[in-house]
Amino acid sequence: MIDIDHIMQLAPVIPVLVVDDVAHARPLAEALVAGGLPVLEVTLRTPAALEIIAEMAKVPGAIVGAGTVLNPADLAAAIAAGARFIVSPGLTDRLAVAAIESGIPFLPGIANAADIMRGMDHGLTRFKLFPAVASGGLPALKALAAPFGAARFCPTGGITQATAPEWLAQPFVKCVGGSWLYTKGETDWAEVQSRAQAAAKR
Ligand SMILES: O=C(O)C(=O)C[C@H](O)[C@H](O)COP(=O)(O)O
Repeated sequence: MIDIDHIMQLAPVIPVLVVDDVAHARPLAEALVAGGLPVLEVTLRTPAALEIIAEMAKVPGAIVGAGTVLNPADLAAAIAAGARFIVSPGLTDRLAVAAIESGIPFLPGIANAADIMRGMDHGLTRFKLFPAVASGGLPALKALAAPFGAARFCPTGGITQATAPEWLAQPFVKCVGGSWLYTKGETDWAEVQSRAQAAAKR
């Protein structure tokens, strides 16, 4: 199993996907992978999300994870569907224990120093900063990164194609997450692929 550090290095942007039509899963994943973004976060925000993870996982080159994982039950369901990594908006001890015990790569959300310290208590050093812009943006992350030299981040929430580069220029930022690559319901796969291509350029 590849670890979370490796997954964070595979592409500069992790598309955060809200998908409700299973028929869209494969063409969407194919477009994103073809555009150079192989790491895909499917949020558990739609009833079909688990089925969509299973479909996307069949796409060659795609590394499909589950987002919006809130508790051990979500974790178990995501793993059963074939998720290869887990993202959560926040960090609870209950989820951290279950995720670490499962062995699946885990990227928990943090928004402050106490969250990072709680993660470090569990041996975690890779975090999603969420919501990145609303919780203070780059100045906040710079301030947080200073005392936690071993921590590396995937800021997500409010980041766009235009603002991704300034985040990615920071040594403590390994990748960013964002929903701008795909809007639920759209089916212009060529357009999605060209957005992915733009995002994949470092
Ligand atoms: O669903 C989750 O688990 C989340 O944590 C939220 C998403 O990561 C953000 O909603 C993406 O942010 P935007 O790119 O600003 O849309």
